[in-house]
Amino acid sequence: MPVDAPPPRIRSDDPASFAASVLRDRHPAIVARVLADLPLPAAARDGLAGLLQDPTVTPLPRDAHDHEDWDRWGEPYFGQSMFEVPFLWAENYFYRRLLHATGYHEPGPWRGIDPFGPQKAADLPGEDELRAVQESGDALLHLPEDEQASALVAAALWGNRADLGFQLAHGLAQAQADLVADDTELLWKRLAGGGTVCVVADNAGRELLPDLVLIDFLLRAGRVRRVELHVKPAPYFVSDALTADVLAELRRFPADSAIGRRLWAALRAGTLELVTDPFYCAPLEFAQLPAGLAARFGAATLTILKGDLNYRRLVGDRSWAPETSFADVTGYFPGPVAALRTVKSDVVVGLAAGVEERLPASWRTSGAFAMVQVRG
Ligand SMILES: O=P(O)(O)OC[C@H]1O[C@](O)(CO)[C@@H](O)[C@@H]1O
Repeated sequence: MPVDAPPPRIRSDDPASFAASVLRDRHPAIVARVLADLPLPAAARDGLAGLLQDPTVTPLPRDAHDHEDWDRWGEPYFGQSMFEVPFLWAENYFYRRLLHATGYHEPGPWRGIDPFGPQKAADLPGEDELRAVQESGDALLHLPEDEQASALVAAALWGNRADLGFQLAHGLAQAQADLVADDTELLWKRLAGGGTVCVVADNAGRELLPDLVLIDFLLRAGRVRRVELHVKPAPYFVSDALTADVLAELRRFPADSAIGRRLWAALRAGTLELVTDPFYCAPLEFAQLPAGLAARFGAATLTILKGDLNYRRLVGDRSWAPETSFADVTGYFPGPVAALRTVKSDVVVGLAAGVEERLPASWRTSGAFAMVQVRG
């Protein structure tokens, strides 16, 4: 059933809201970290300071390569405070301004330097972790199918909280207990049949590792023929994965690691393809997909969207009643879609009646709960 009267978009104008806390507290901390991590020149430091001093939404400077796009996207919001415009839009705008301040897109010595690079480098898995993952990946092949499914999905879901050793003991049981919506079985059924699966990545580092393990497993076990791994075209929301981050992670695998070698070979062979698109750093939702991405998702057996941000962009960053049907709000998506999301913001759909009442007050933003939702 189509959702014809969606609730309002979330804004940050209530000082007590999570959205306001992100703009007010988290953004200055992000800027401070960038300033501490990189010896940026004075003009860049001033640009970053200006971004925090004045929350007014203004057009991008005329030398920004994409200022015409932002003129269009920002037209309804110019002159307003970032706290008054939709939260998701304001966050996108913040990251775009931050990249302009550090000169990421502009010609010059700082072009292409990831302002979050030092943070991402610190989160790359170590050799011991990668060896453990290699062993667990091999062991997985010999487990019953339902255990393979729950271990791989739980690891991909929980990222660095997951037990990457895939030990099906305490870690996994806890991970399952904290799932507030669980379509793992349906997800696993869809991850078969030999077609193409699109994985829209979220964070690099320890969260990307289980995504790579899942991809390797699906290809190795012959459950799918091809995987597209969609990454961001530019640094975004601090930890989001770029092509460079995927390569850095693959290079981390020890030379004798079979997983690392298989993934490298799959990239060469095209059974694993890296995909990116400007859409991924635009202040838009998946309902506004460009034709190229819509065609890819339409042709895929399944698209898996990882993380909270992709979830917000999938269902719409709105104050939905939590029991609103996931299938209804994602009905526009061009093909079967799954969301694997640790809940880190206020947006929720697809909850069974009565579930929310049993959860702690802060459950939507504590990062302690997760959802696996599928529209097949
Ligand atoms: O890395 P994830 O799971 O996409 O989470 C990003 C989340 O972090 C925030 O930017 C701020 O906490 C949220 O607004 C956003 O949804």
